[in-house]
Amino acid sequence: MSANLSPIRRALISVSDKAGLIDRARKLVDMGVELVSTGGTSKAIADAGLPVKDVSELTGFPEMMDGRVKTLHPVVHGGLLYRRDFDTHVQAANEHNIGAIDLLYVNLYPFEATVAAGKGFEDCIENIDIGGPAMLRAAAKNADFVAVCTDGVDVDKVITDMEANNGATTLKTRRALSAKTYARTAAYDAAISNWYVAQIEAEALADKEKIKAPALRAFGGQLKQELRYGENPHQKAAVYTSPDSRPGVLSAQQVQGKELSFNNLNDTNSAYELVAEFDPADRPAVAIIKHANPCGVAVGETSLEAYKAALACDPVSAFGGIVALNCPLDAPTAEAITQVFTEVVIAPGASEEAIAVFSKKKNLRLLLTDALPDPKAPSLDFRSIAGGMLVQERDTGRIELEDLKVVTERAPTEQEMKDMLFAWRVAKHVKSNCIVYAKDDSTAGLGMGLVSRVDSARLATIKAQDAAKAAGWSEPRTKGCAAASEAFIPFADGLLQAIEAGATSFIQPGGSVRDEEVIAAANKAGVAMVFTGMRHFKH
Ligand SMILES: NC(=O)c1ncn([C@@H]2O[C@H](COP(=O)(O)O)[C@@H](O)[C@H]2O)c1NC=O
Repeated sequence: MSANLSPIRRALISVSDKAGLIDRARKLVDMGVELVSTGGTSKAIADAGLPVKDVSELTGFPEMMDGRVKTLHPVVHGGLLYRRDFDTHVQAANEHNIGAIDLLYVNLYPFEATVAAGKGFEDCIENIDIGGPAMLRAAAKNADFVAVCTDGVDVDKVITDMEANNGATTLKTRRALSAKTYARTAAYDAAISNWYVAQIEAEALADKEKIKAPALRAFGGQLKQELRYGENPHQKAAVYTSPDSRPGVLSAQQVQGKELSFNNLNDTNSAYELVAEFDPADRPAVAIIKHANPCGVAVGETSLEAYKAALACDPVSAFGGIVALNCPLDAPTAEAITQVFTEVVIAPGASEEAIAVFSKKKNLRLLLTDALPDPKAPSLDFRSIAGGMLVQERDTGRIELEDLKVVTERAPTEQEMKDMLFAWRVAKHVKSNCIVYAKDDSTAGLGMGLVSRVDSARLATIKAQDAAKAAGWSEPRTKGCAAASEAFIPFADGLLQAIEAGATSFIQPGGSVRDEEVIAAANKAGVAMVFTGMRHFKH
């Protein structure tokens, strides 16, 4: 037998999630492996009629303190950690009656799922596994001799290896399993640490104390899928899920269509976050996204009406876009979407008829979720920069009608107020600098991602003119529209451009040193302006 092969004679199995346990345990027993297990696992294996030794027989201690202490014993950790090729280690093992454990299979207490289920503090604490990670880390350190498994897929790999190697595993397999194990325990601890930070921050907030950034931040993720490539074909990429239970593109069920690409995932995420700003209990909303920016957003009496209005804003850019709905997809909307080349559609559900309509377009990806993401739910936003990572709270800021402060001589009409708030909701999701023109529950022109705000206003104007031409309208929909700027306008020029396009109301955060100048320009043109007092930069 090669030096790289290590036979498996004894396995310790301790699993919270017992799915698939018995089949795997049986295969190991059939290959002559002796099983040792903790309470619940041992009972499940014994109940299936398989031979198993309880770990307390090894340790000489019962499981105690509500399971907080089961496997934390030198006979377990020694069995996992001793080097079989060091005389002193072998001697110590013999002296203290420590038998080798060659295979460890542990899946941990479901801490992440407990948090996701919204359980209370004590429940979450009790679901922090101590003995499991301790054993996993010990076994992973001794990869020269021990195979370590954190899930059933790992056990299957080990069994395949054993079948090919006369009951032994290869060093290559064991090292790969060790690398995976340390990522698992790191991700587990990251989830615990981040949950703890969130608890502390909530308490600080309640006590009106300053929230301090934690001195150390841990991040963990579970590979969901290797992607064909990244933003460009020469970039390798993969997508990982994090314990954050926010519904969206990663929790969605893909009903049909090709594999999602890196850009699809990113753009679909943007689309769904945007459309979720609109309460489905109010009316259906549809957003069409290209390159993570909207090219049309609308609310309608039906989702078909909303889709048509969103499409009318920029039908050229909608080609190859992502469509997001805040309500289940119905057949008439599905029919309309199939008339335009669309990459992805995401919605909180779909009717059978709508699914049947899409089935004729095999490449169109349809993603369905159980719920919309909550725009107000707190979570974190990460961005990598050279040498580190920027971490911020997700932008949960939300302005309601009563938050708006009228700063001009003319107060907005009720319709202008509605249009401004609609434009503001969209502007939050448009790359800065942005200007959004909106009228009658739909965008009329969008200017995004430009280095000058006045240029964004110009672009939005041109887009509105192009849309009018494409639709054969006598004038662009910017006549009498509301304009939104996601950050304050530093000079009157951006406002004047919007007024030239036909805007009669303007919404912006305010707070520029030249606010007075800008307000005076609005007054001169008879434009109504409101301040939100909140900015939505998106870089
Ligand atoms: N305390 C310990 O010594 C300990 N040793 C193993 N566990 C965990 O106990 C669970 C299995 O328990 P049971 O076999 O009783 O269903 C596994 O998720 C394992 O990771 C422990 N539990 C918590 O730390």
